[in-house]
Order: sequence, then C-alpha cells, then structure tokens
Amino acid sequence: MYFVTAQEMYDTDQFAIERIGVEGKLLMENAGRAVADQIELFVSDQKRLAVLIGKGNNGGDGFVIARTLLQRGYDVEVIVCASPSEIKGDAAYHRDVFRNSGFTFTRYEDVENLGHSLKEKDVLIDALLGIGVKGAIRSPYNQLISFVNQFEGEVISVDLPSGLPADEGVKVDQAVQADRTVVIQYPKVSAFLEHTAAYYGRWEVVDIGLPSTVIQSQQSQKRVWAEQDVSNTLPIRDAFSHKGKHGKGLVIGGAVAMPGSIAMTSRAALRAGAGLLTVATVQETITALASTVVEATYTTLPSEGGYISDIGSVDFSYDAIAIGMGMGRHSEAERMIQVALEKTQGALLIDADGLYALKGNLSSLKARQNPTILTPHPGEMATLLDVSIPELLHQPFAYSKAFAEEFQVYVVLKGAFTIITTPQGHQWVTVTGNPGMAKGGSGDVLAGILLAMVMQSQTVEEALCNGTWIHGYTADLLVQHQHSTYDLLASDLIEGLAQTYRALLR
Ligand SMILES: NC(=O)C1=CN([C@@H]2O[C@H](COP(=O)(O)OP(=O)(O)OC[C@H]3O[C@@H](n4cnc5c(N)ncnc54)[C@H](OP(=O)(O)O)[C@@H]3O)[C@@H](O)[C@H]2O)[C@@H](O)CC1
Ligand SMILES: Nc1ncnc2c1ncn2[C@@H]1O[C@H](COP(=O)(O)OP(=O)(O)O)[C@@H](O)[C@H]1O
Ligand SMILES: [K+]
Repeated sequence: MYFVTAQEMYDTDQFAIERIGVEGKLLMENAGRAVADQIELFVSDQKRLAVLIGKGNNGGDGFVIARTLLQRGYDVEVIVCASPSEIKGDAAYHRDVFRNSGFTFTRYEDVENLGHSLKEKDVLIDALLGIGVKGAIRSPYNQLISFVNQFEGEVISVDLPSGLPADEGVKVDQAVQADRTVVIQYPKVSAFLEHTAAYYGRWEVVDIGLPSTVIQSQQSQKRVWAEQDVSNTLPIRDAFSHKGKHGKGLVIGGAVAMPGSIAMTSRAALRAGAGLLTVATVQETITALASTVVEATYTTLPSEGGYISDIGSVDFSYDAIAIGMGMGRHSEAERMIQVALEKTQGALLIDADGLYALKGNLSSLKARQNPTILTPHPGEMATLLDVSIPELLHQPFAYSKAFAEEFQVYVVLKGAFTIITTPQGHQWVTVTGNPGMAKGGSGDVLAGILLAMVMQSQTVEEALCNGTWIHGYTADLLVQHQHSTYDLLASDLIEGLAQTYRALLR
C-alpha cells in the first residue's frame, strides 16, 4: 500500500481529473460515500451524530458523508464552520446537493452555542481541515479543535485529524485527537511518525476508486509492507534444497563482557532460516556460546582488553556477513569496519557498535560492489548524520532517503515504525511490533533475522522488509498469547519465530 505526502495526494487527484477524466466532484462523492460506508460499520444508527464542516474540500467530504448518513436514517446535525462565500468549487457543489436534497445545516457562531448543540451527541465527525492545512491554526479552527478535544463522545476524523500536517518536518501546532480516522485512498506520511501517529487513533483506509496506475504514474516511492507482501515474496523452500542453498552466513562481534548479543544474533539467524552459520569472536565468548548455539561453527579472533583486536584472519567469502553486535566501542573497531567494508564479498550488514565505528569510514561505502545494510536505531542514525534524535525523528523519511542515496546503502531505521530505504530511495515502512520489544537485545535478534533473510532467494529489499515485518509480527503474536509487553524478552522472539513461520507457510 502506498502512502503519500500532501503534494503527492494533490498530484494524484489532479492526474485522475485531468488525464483519466474523473471529475473532482465525483472523487468527492466517492470519498464521502466510502467514509460513510465505513462509519456505518462501527457506529450504530441509534447514535446521535454531528458533522463539523470546514471551508475546504475536507468540508466538502463532510457534506457528502452527512447526506449519505441522513439518507440511511442516521440522526445527523450538520454544523458549517465557515461563511458560505468561503466555500468554493467541489465543496460548494456538494453543499448545494446537500441542501437541494432537502437537508439543512446550522452555522457555527461560537463555542458556547456549539457546546449547547453537541451536548446530546454521541459521535462527532471532524471534517474541518484536511491535507490543505498550513502554518499555525487560525480562528475559528483553533477554538474548534480545542473544543473537539474536550468532547466526551467518539471523535471520527475524515482523512486526517484536523490541524495535523500530512507531511513530516512540519511542526504540529494544534490538532484534533481522533478516536478513529477514516483515511481517504492513501495514508499520509504523518500516520507513520512517532510524534503524529497517535493523533489518528485507530485508522483505516477507504478506496475512492482511483486506478492503481494513477499512483504509479506519480512515481511515489513510499509504501507499507504488509502481510500480503510477505506472503507474496517469502521464498518457498525447494524440496531438494540443501544447507548451502539456504546461505552461509558469518556473524562478527561480541566481547568478553558481552557474549549475549552475538548469541542472540546467531540463534536468530539460524531460527530465521540460515543454512550454515559461523561466529567469529573472542575465545571467552566462544566458550560461553558453544553450549547455547550448538548449530554454529566458530572462528577465534585475537583479542585485547576483552575486545576483538583484529579481523584480518577472517574468511570474507560468505554469502552475507553481519558485524558489530556486542563488539564494543574501542579504538580498533573503526579499522575493523574498514577491513569488513573492503573485503566482504557478499552482503554486509552493520549493526550496533559497528555503526559507531562506521562514522569515520563513510566514504568507503560507495566503493562497495555488493549490498551494504545499516540497521541503526534512532540514536545510532542521529550519530551517523550528526543531527539530534528529535531532529531525525521529525523527518525520518527524508533523512533516511538522503543518507541511503548519498552512500548507496540500505538503511533499516528501527523504531515503532521501521523505515527501510534502498540505495535508489525506495522506502517501505513496517508497522508490526509493540513496546514489548523496547528491551535490550531486540535489535540483535533483528540483525540475525535480516542476515538469514538476505541469504534466501529474494531481493535485498524484500529480505529486509520481510525480516523486519516478521520480527515485529512475532512480538505481536507473543504478547497476544504467551507473554505481555512487560515480560517479553528478546530471546522469546527467537523461539517465537516458529509460530510466525508456521502461520505464514500455512
Ligand atoms: N479533488 C480533491 O482534491 C479531493 C479532495 N478530498 C478531500 O479534500 C481535502 C483537501 O482539501 P483542501 O485542499 O481544500 O484542504 P482542506 O484542508 O480541506 O482546507 C484547506 C483550507 O483550510 C484553510 N486553512 C489551511 N491552513 C489553515 C490554518 N492553519 N488555519 C486556518 N485555516 C487554514 C485554508 O484557508 P486559506 O488559507 O486558503 O484561507 C484552506 O482554504 C482532503 O484532505 C480530502 O479530505 C477528497 O474529497 C478527494 C477528492
Ligand atoms: N515500541 C515499539 N514498537 C515496535 N517495535 C519496537 C518498539 N520498540 C522497539 N522496537 C523494535 O525493537 C528493536 C530494538 O532495536 P535496538 O534499539 O537496536 O535494540 P538493542 O540494541 O537493545 O538490541 C527494533 O527492531 C525496533 O524496531
Ligand atoms: K479532518
């Protein structure tokens, strides 16, 4: 499923109108009807509703929604929060259709009167502002938004919560806190940002009948990776396959004081499907791991002060290598990352401490012939970019894209919404996962899953999306059944992969 900026949505509508010949009025009719159909699914016709209508096309949708629900027998009061002369174009057309159908509306005067009208209502439909919102919220919308946020019944926003910007990198001034949002045709970027997503409440998308060629013609490059995408791309294992076909992977990392992270990466890689796995680490860590990750083979690396001191002796001809987990931040790490970048013949995944060590080696990234995958959490990404974490999270799509394109790498920016960006600038978001994963070790598990995935027969892009989706989905299954968001451990995710794969392969 695509998701869009406000401009991409306008371009899409414009293309449909000008090149396909669907009139704007018809798009608005379709939008309003689709939203009304959705509302009908979760609001009983015994409830008392009010629709708040703003001056733009979001308000135009509001007229269609109100007319449709009134025709279907709902009790709906319509309050227009703009002067008649302000309503123009398609919205004015639908205001007239509403009136000509024999329905009436009241005009918003002040909050006091509005409070009076809404006292008896159960549901408020917010069609005040849509994707056209710009800058600080002006009167009367600022009072209206505060008012809506004090309403005790259910608030359902149309397209997006009024006042909320559709795009990233825009300051939120004031916005409706919706219980639900019925999104028109494509989710907007703000549905996937940490500081704006919660305004939407629960949301669902309704189709207004734009053919998929319309969005493709806009070359929009941001999509949600969903279960259907996993089902379509997760390779089916050949009955005659052998371990070599499922990938030979290498994990480099660990230190005397940190055996756990590399243990989790390795076990996760094996559970996620790696055919053969080797772990290269310091002797003490091998001793600690040998009885817990019995399926792996081991390579002892020289150490100093409890850390790996050199990786020159490593065989770099593996299908894929993951480096950095539990490696520690020390002076030799930077040189080791340099060696890995130069010598790794297959895909190279750099995680955790490896990402800090990468900072001084960024210029070597472009010279690599094979895929390089970086899996930062926001702190690591902010360090790589030399920006603060809040600044990064204010526009994570833009920062990830600029970085991936400049250094020709795949970036997996982890978080409640994980953003996967390819060197070509295509972006995917996965929305699986829950706060149970916000615990040390979840990232190590992801590194292992991704290592295994890039060695299966799928593109790197698919592998990263599938791995990230599976990681989060496993946590979701676990907190629905055996665990909770409090007790879930990263190692539970590894054992939980069984349930996920069984569900996917069924
Ligand atoms: N054919 C289509 O295009 C379709 C569109 N569709 C629907 O249209 C919606 C987009 O419509 P839109 O472009 O009219 O924007 P929308 O947000 O309703 O109103 C903008 C108005 O608000 C005002 N305003 C802005 N910022 C403000 C502020 N800070 N404080 C106060 N006022 C502010 C601004 O006023 P101005 O600054 O011009 O005075 C402007 O007039 C979209 O979300 C979807 O619901 C669907 O029906 C499908 C077909
Ligand atoms: N609230 C959350 N919702 C969904 N996923 C989350 C949440 N918190 C963390 N995660 C996931 O857990 C993992 C944490 O990775 P990371 O921060 O590197 O952990 P660590 O370094 O402790 O292993 C990431 O994949 C991230 O997407
Ligand atoms: K709205």
